[in-house]
Amino acid sequence: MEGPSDLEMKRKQLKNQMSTVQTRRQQAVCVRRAYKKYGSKNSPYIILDGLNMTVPKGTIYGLLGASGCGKTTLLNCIVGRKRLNSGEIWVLGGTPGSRGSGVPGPRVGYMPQEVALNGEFTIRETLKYFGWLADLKDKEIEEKLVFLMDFLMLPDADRQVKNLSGGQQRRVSLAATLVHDPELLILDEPTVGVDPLLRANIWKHLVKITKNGGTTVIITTHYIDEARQAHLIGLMRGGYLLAEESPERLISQFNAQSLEDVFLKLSVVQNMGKRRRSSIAQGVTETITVPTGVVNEGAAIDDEICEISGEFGDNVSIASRGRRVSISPDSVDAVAPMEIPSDDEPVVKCTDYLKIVKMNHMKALVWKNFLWMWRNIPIMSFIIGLPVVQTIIFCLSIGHEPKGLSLSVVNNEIDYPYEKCEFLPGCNSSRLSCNYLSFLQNNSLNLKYYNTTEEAINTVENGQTWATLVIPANFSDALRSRVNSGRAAKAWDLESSTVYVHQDKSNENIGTFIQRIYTIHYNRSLRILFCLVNICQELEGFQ
Ligand SMILES: Nc1ncnc2c1ncn2[C@@H]1O[C@H](COP(=O)(O)OP(=O)(O)OP(=O)(O)O)[C@@H](O)[C@H]1O
Repeated sequence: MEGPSDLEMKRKQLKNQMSTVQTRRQQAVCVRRAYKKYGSKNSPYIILDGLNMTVPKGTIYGLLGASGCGKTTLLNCIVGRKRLNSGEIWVLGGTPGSRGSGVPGPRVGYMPQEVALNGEFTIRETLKYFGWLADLKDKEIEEKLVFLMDFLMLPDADRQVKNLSGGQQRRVSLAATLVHDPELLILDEPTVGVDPLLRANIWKHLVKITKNGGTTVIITTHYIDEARQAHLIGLMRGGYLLAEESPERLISQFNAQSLEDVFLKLSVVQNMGKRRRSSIAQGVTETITVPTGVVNEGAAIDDEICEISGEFGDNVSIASRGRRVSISPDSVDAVAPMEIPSDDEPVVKCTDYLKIVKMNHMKALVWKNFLWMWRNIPIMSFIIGLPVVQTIIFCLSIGHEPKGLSLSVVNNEIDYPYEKCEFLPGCNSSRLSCNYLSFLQNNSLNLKYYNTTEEAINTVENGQTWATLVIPANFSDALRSRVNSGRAAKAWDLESSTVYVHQDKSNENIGTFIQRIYTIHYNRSLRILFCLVNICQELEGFQ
């Protein structure tokens, strides 16, 4: 635990600090006039009601309060997971969620109350994932793993998180928060259900990492006693901080035995409705005088809301609007000059948008998803299989050529219905029209034969068939002659070898499809016939 001199230092710094925009941005966390409500406009449920909070850098800040008083909500606003309805928050000098603030990001480690880890991961994989997100090297992660496993008394690093007890899972969550040594650690009840020895170790570790001022810790706990090890505690009730002080000072100022007594006394006063600082903590606050040169005089006066942070009783109106606040001269040393982040928002260049995807994030996410898939093969098969099955069903049901379209045929080459129109191969086939029609039939067209052209055309007019094909009486002879004669084909041969078509074009798609089919197969028949004629002629010559 930190020595009393360190505590005294921080106490002075807190007590004497005058709040200006500049000083607020110097704090690890600074919340001003925070107002947060849930529910609708008509029935709002107010959680934070003008809350002020100041967490100096390098301190452990214990946030205490009854269950449901809004601690988690406040922490969520600090890490940028939730937004205030009104008020201001500065975290590490910036606004959470703003570009370049690093919040949320690797500058902050947040351990939520609920375990938010991937159950399929082992402890090692969990720390690796969070380490990669924070851009740590594998070697650094492995070293951290060894330390944290030992420090947090975790079981085998290769155990899956889902197979750990609730308490063990919470400790893995804490380890994930600690793995990258963030500047600001926000721990929401990290010691719940933890062995007293380990709890003491955790506090020891927190004290150690805050000692050099590099790390700040905000911790909520239901064990009020353990909060005595914090440098500062904030007692939260009814949307306000009733007090924000070091535990020893609170106890001594209230002449109480424990922090619980202090909390009780403050709660009683709050219930009496005496919220003004003067009436609540008259006996415990001091006269404060502004040190010349500590804060920019002009800035302090211009700053409309000058507040003293870390005081009792009134979250909103500790503010000294319009009046000079004085801080005792001995505080000059306490307010050490700090580097103030620039007021300007960083300029956003086009190339910055390309940096949205960071390689380490990408690596961690790809790996995480791969592991998840590997460990959930049934779910994965379903996720991958479902679109495949959908695609197959889609392709099977949609995208085919229409089938069973009816065509009426008048084939004057045959004596219908006494003669059947069949495919007759061979050189002397006198039924080339039947060969042609058989190609159409094979293409799933439904051919209906009629005796007269009128009859056939009527079926098209009545919507019973999509087209009528009329084949002339001397089709085969004329076609042969046409093929033999080539360009010198006679007009009679051309006319008699032409199939006449009467088509229903009311549906463009079907019309085009049928046209394509009968044209293609006519050409195909011609080509086959051409070959056949040549072969036949050669055969005749051979004989
Ligand atoms: N999303 C939400 N919608 C409505 N009410 C909410 C929501 N989140 C929290 N609350 C309510 O806000 C109040 C404060 O919740 P919060 O979780 O901040 O309390 P807490 O102090 O962290 O409690 P605990 O110590 O039990 O974790 C609770 O009454 C809770 O029911």
